[in-house]
Amino acid sequence: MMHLNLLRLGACRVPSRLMSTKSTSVEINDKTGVAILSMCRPPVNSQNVQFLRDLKSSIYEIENNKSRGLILTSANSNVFSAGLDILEMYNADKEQLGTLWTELQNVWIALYGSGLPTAAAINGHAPAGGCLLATACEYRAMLPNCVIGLNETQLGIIAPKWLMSGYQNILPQRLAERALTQGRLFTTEEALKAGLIDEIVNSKEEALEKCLNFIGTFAKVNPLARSLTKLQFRAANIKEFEKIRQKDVEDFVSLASRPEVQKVMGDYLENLKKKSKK
Ligand SMILES: CCCCC/C=C\C/C=C\C=C\CC(=O)SCCNC(=O)CCNC(=O)[C@H](O)C(C)(C)COP(=O)(O)OP(=O)(O)OC[C@H]1O[C@@H](n2cnc3c(N)ncnc32)[C@H](O)[C@@H]1OP(=O)(O)O
Repeated sequence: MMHLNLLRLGACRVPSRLMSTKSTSVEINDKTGVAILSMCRPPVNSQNVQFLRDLKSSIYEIENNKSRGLILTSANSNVFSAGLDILEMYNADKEQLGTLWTELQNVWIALYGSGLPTAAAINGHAPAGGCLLATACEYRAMLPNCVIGLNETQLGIIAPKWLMSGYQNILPQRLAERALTQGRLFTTEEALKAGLIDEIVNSKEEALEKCLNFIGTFAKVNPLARSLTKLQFRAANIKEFEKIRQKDVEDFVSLASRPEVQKVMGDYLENLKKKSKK
């Protein structure tokens, strides 16, 4: 209840500091010390190089400002994030592909490896890279009638191991293996049943409130002890990622630049465009 009041106050009277980049905005409530990081790259928060750089710098800014926690959400009405910007992968040269993948890695490690309590207020669809961001956080509240999941195999591509880490942290191995091999997109209701999200909420406000309450559960826990404990759980995945990160970029570039993969992207884009015109 106390957190709810603080959140309400945050909307009107409690002073808050604002920071923004071209495609993100950050509001830190001075009373709760919690930062709300909103992704705002219309129409679907697709992740291009600039967006990923903005996201990374906002995450580090929040971390360096000694905020008490980070809530990730979207400023768009029905999409949390549509994942990598396919327009930026289609017909791109190898250097552009390498830069895009490197920036995706950078954002993932910034969020997954953050010592702060992190929560995702998933106020819309979260396929692929959108799911990656949500599952890098420690807690998820999601609106009904949306989808979330790693659908890479449906697109004929493979999610590397680090990209699967969020799933592996959250889902039982058998379920994670099945969902990843199927490239399954879970509805909100299925995601709750599977344990991929923690709560279903009826509005973005309620999602933010649940996230704030989650972060509030650490109010009496020593922040350093909390952070080191969290990172001990994530250390093996992070270490493994650091070992392969350069090779992973090379593998991605080699896969994504293959003519048959470029053709899949072109067809996929065309279908998306046809669907959006209907
Ligand atoms: C595709 C092959 C990739 C091969 C790459 C090779 C290796 C990569 C290895 C792994 C990488 C994985 C990470 C990824 O993130 S790949 C991206 C996968 N993303 C998706 O599959 C999501 C696609 N989008 C949707 O399903 C829907 O848009 C969504 C449910 C998110 C929202 O639906 P809604 O009905 O609200 O909106 P739309 O009308 O569909 O879209 C509006 C507008 O936005 C464009 N758009 C949507 N998604 C993307 C995107 N990911 N990139 C670029 N543009 C996107 C869509 O085309 C519409 O544009 P316009 O017609 O209005 O101009």
